[in-house]
Amino acid sequence: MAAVTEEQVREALSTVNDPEIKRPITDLGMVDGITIGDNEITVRLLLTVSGCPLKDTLNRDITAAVLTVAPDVNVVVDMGVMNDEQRKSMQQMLRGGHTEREVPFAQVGSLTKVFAIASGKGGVGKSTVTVNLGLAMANRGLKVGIIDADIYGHSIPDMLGVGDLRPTQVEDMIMPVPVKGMKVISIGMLKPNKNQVVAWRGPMLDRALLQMLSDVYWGDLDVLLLDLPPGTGDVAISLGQHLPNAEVLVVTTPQPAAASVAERAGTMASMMHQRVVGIVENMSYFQLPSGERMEIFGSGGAAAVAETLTARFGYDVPVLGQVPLEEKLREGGDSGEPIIATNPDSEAAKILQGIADQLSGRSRGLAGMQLGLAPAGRL
Ligand SMILES: Nc1ncnc2c1ncn2[C@@H]1O[C@H](COP(=O)(O)OP(=O)(O)OP(=O)(O)O)[C@@H](O)[C@H]1O
Repeated sequence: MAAVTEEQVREALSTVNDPEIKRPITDLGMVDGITIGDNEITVRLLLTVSGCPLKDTLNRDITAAVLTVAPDVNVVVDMGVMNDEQRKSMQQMLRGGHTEREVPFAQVGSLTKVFAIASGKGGVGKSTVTVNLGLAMANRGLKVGIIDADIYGHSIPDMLGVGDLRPTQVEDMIMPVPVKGMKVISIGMLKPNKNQVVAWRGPMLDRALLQMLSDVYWGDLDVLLLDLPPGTGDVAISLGQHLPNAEVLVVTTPQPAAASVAERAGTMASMMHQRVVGIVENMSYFQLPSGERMEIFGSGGAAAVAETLTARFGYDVPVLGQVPLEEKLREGGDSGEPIIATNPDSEAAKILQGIADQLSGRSRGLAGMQLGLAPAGRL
């Protein structure tokens, strides 16, 4: 017999994380048995799904872990697949013991800051701002999740270079796609085929949003960013119902016409009892080689929205930054490599980084937010 106990091997295996769920395989109930022979240790491993694409990683990590406590043995990893019951109990464990689906970010005591990125009209750069803010926060060491809830233009996966990836599903729990240190799920990944055109009305959209909030295993997140569809439609209403504690970031261009519809997106958030955390002005100017700034879309849009919303809500709604038009920002979106990663010293990247710092550095304010209190006697 190898001079090692089963407890020691189990202890060593507790250092191996499932590559997708990022929790120890011992906690997940994946280690079904350990057999210690003369020169051989066999670990029976239950995969969450058959054909698990990360079998090789698990095999390698388990072998390495066992060799730390029994350096001279032959390690055999015998792989099976969880049955329905085992998968259900793992799912329940991941949901923190809850059998019912619930939105973890809406629970009292949730430490995740939720920011919904909204705009009045399309094409103003909402998704570009979302991926770059996410990456800027992840680079600062925060655990970031992104939900692409933009039903009409779910461009987040392409902007991060994972447009063709599909999430793994365990029972009815979905594993978000890991990318550049973040976790991402897109409404496009929930459709049978990402190019399929869907004509979803309110209830379908609500179900899709709820699925991304509660059926996706997010683990502990510091920040969750939601890229909303433009306008004040069904998704914004659903979000307000499921996540009244979300804070809303409004993206606009400097154009007066864009600014007046952006104002409506902000007002909508407030009607849903969400706080508007600030305004990002995108495509603010184009810097000529001479240093002169060309204001292609005019000027003053974000300042006007900020002033109106501040007066309307009675708390400060600041302009958090003005992002210039930059070719590299657009190229980054097209190539799946955001500018924060490729050109961190560019003006646009620095401003986006500054906005990310303002958002991640602040503690949650209560003004404008629903506190979940009901008058006595009406509970
Ligand atoms: N500051 C900028 N400089 C240059 N190009 C930009 C800038 N901001 C966004 N873009 C480009 O403009 C286009 C629209 O941006 P994006 O898709 O982020 O907008 P959106 O508001 O999310 O649009 P949608 O309405 O589809 O959700 C993209 O091609 C993007 O790369």
